[in-house]
Amino acid sequence: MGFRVPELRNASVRIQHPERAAAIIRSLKEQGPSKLQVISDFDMTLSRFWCHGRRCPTSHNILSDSRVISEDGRKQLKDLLHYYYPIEIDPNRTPEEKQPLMVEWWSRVHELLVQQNIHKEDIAQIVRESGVMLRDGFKEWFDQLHEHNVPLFIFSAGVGDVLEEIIRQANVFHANINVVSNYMDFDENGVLRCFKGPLIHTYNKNNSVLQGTEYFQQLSTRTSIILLGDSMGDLTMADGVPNVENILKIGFLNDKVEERMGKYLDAYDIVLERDETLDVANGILRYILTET
Ligand SMILES: Nc1ccn([C@@H]2O[C@H](COP(=O)(O)O)[C@@H](O)[C@H]2O)c(=O)n1
Repeated sequence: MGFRVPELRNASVRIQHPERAAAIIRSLKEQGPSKLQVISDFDMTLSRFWCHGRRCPTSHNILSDSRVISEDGRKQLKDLLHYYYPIEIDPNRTPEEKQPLMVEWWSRVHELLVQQNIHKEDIAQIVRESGVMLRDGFKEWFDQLHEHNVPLFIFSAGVGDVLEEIIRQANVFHANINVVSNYMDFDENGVLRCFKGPLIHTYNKNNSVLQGTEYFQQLSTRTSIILLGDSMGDLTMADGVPNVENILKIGFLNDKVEERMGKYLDAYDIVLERDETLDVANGILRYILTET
């Protein structure tokens, strides 16, 4: 497969069952773009993990590190991050054990954010000042999908208003994109008053939070899937898709690489180790979408 998708020979690529991965990619090509849909996580998957020599902010961190948050608020939000993030990525705890703790983390953060007098009209400037970056190759990724009418579903436990703004500022918020995420609810003065439900956290990214959207039902003829994620929780993002025939799971392993590699290799068809680019995903997509 390396000669058809040269990016699969990149140093970051780890594959436990190369023949299986190659067979899935071949089937995706055979089925063609009209059968394809892409389901992707956002933070640390479409956005970078490292930028400018430091951790890239998640959509939550963009808000919590911003100038609109009080010093005390920033400290409390940072304390919560330092307490809960190691739990989120702990390879020795099951998703079931983590679930209530993730609900606790997200709920406490959202409560704190609501106390901070955040204005809707400030979001664009907050994003501009944040230093957030999409992964290298993002433009080709978003543009290829758009040009070939392949639907891109962004399923994020981050903050929808913030991630939409990031994509908008990068000029790639095309019409083929649908986002499900945690959205802010603003009062008549444009001040954040709560988050709209249902709450989405790392370990409930599945059909349970998509009730009523009918998104996957409308795309029921699109039985080929490329799934992009960076956590074990992202693996369930396609659970609501009916009639899946081929699914290629690509996982970005950004942090605690040695401890987590085994589990990622078992779960993802392709694991990208500390890779800040979308080069491999672009290479696979180019191969699937070109007529040869
Ligand atoms: N208060 C929080 C809560 C979560 N995060 C991180 O956000 C990411 C979740 O969003 P996805 O787009 O990846 O679904 C995840 O990486 C959490 O670590 C945060 O930074 N602050």
